[in-house]
Amino acid sequence: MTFAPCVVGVDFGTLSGRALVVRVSDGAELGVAEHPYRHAVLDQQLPDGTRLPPDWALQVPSDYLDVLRHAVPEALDRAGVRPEQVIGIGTDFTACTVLPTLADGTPLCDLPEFVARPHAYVKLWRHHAAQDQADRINALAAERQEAWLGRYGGRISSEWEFAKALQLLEEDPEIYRRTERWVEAADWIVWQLCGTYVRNACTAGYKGQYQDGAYPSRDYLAALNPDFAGFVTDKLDQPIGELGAQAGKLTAEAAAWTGLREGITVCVGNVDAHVTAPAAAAVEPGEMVAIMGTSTCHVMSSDRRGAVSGMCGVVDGGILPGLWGYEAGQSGVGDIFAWFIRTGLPAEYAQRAEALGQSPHEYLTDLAARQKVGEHGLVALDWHSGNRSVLVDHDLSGVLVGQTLSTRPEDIYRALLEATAFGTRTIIDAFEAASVPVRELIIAGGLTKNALLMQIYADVTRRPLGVIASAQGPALGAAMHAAVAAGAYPDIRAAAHAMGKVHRAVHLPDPERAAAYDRLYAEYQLLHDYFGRGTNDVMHRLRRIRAEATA
Ligand SMILES: Nc1ncnc2c1ncn2[C@@H]1O[C@H](COP(=O)(O)OP(=O)(O)O)[C@@H](O)[C@H]1O
Ligand SMILES: O=C(CO)[C@H](O)[C@H](O)COP(=O)(O)O
Repeated sequence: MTFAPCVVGVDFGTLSGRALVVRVSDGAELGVAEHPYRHAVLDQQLPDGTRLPPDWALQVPSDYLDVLRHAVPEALDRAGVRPEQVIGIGTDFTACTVLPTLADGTPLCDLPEFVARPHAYVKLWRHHAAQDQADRINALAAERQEAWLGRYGGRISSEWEFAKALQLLEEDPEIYRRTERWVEAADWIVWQLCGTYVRNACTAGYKGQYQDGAYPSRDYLAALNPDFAGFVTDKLDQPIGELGAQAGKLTAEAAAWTGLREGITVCVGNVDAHVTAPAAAAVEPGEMVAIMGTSTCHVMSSDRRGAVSGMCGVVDGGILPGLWGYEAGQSGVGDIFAWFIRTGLPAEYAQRAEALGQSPHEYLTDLAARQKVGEHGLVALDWHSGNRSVLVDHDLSGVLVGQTLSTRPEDIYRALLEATAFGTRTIIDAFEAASVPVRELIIAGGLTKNALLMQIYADVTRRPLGVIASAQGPALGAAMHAAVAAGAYPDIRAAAHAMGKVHRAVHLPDPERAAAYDRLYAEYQLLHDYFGRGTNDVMHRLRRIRAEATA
């Protein structure tokens, strides 16, 4: 039992939300609770059975409110913390996860007439069906030499706000017309908590092309599609809230959901990856944090503004005030390992894992750990969920080269682990090539528990890996921002010094293995450019063939 002031951080992930109660003075994590989303990810059909095309990924906004109703009170209970001790609540969300609402924040999918309309739902970050729109956004921006394009590594992703909104306009104009606000879920949840719609500076910058106080111009939008000209003014623009600022006070309704006191500070929304940097005490230039879970986000602050090819974006103060905040990422990492287990694990392996009391991941990891580098004779491309950085193309797909009749499941599993490490090395190389130095690599997220994977990343990147000393990095980061918003710390750096947690240099590279990986990485790079840079466009052609076959 503690009587010290506390804050609550709520992390809205891909499949569940996690609430964490944190002591303000030292970041001690007192209680945590998780609540899975009832509808998880809608990628096959809507709740009423309406079928979805390939590459769609939707969510149901009421699932987020259930997290507030269940996980927050449960975490408080587990922490043994009384509501009077809690001075603020902060949230972080996946992004770009975005929904169409009425002017009062009502999601369009909650209107009875739209329950069977896919475009009325939340488009999850990994909704990858707007690649055509992203391609046109990029081509037109390049042709017109739009200044903002360089801040996004030369290409914006189909995952971002404008691509998803243009897809909505072009595929369901009626829903587009009824959309009064196009809202990041990160801001929608804050709106539900405090009754005020404040657009957070992080998603506006990284996912909404908001740079130097402006969005892409009306002129440019009209050239994309005349009906899109008013998108920013009519549906998107909203006062921007700085990270770690107060968005408002907890309403009576939200107090009843959460068990917290009405009137406490509600922090401006933020993104799961970005809040994790201060949670891992990474507040100095060049400290890159890779948040490895379903996907990986690489976030880093720097005093230099560079043109990093294929990055997701660079935003002034996008992570920490006073520094350029960079984001890059891999859209599929844990998701790829999960896909292999779902589709490629023989029954006898599943039985042996169960008999040993291991998860299939743990079992395959143990088998894979017995191999020497290169022993499986395989190299893979990690594009099963497309490529976010550095190619920014979600129509790319996975590849595995070198299979024989002797190839075993653990060989493929290891090759997939390695492929994701090569993807991260490609990203680090792009930063260094743009003279934005990466001084240190710190890993956070659910995949830190896989020691083989961590060692592969240390060997492949030839860097000592630090590891965040919290199993709840994003929720801790959200709680820290709440502490700042509630006035407990002057800024997020001060909060990071007191509440952030990291173990430095936990996994060290082994020179012999690193040299062996250099040879495999060279093969990865060849395949990467061959399939990803236009030498062989087979992946795009296959998508077209699939689209025709399923039309
Ligand atoms: N031991 C493991 N080794 C590798 N991947 C794992 C392991 N356990 C779970 N995963 C993968 O980790 C991902 C979940 O990561 P997590 O950080 O918990 O979630 P999220 O990214 O949604 O916050 C899933 O894609 C799952 O397949
Ligand atoms: O792009 C993002 C942040 O900018 C997404 O939020 C992220 O990729 C999804 O995160 P997770 O893998 O933890 O569910």
